[in-house]
Amino acid sequence: MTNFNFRYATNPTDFIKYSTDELRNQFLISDLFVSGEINLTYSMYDRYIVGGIMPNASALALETIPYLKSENFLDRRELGIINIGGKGVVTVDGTSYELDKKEALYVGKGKKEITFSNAGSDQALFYINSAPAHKSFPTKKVGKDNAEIVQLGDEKYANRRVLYKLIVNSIVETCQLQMGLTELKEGNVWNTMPAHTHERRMEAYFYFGLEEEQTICHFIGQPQNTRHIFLQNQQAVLSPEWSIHSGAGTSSYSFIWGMAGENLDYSDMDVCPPNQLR
Ligand SMILES: O=C[C@H](O)[C@@H](O)CC(=O)C(=O)O
Ligand SMILES: [Zn+2]
Repeated sequence: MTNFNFRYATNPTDFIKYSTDELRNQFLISDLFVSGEINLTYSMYDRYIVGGIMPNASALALETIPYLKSENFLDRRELGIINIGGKGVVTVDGTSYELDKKEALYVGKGKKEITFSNAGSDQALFYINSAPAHKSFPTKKVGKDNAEIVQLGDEKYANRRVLYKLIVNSIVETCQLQMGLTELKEGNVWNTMPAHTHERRMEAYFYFGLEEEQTICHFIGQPQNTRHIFLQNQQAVLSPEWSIHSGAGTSSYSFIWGMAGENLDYSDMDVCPPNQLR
């Protein structure tokens, strides 16, 4: 079963008037993983799609949705997949790719049949992002051995973390999609601090690996006018082009970042000094 919902984009002037519920309705994506379901959110931020795929005993096929007005999901799009569960298999027009936990697969425009299934006794959980594409690039798996690893942060600022660049242009050719995974070291809680914006690209964060009964406080808004959204484990949040995206957890956690827009330059960020945030 494929479920889909839609989010309009908003602007910074209206944004600051939102109530807690309005903020959550606009930006929070919950219930991504439901057994036997594909859950997709189509947003007007660069037409980015965020989704969760949780196969049961039978494989799940990624079908087109009405917002695309296309015969197949990838007729005019590209797709990034990261498995955060047990071993899984993604089949792309008859070719199978096994994905272990935290491994990624890029699928280019024009592929027709994409199916998702479990490959072992542990439940596979496929987190996906998709953006419009004008060109077809080869399908490519990015595992732990070909990820680009960056050590970030400092224990004394409670932000020591390891960033795995997976679907980035030094590793995979894409039209506009970029994805990766960041793991907080135990006892460290702050991600993406100093925070940044990049008006060239929107971004989506998906938090997972949070301890039970703990929470993430995610910060959103222009650097001098921020709001927060509390997230639970395995929830995602949309970040407009003009917004920071940073969070603090009540335990350590991991998250997947994904973005699309004007360029493929990961380092194109406008950093906000912590003491200037408001
Ligand atoms: O634009 C890049 C993204 O916000 C993330 O890659 C940042 C991140 O994972 C981190 O600092 O921990
Ligand atoms: Zn960013």
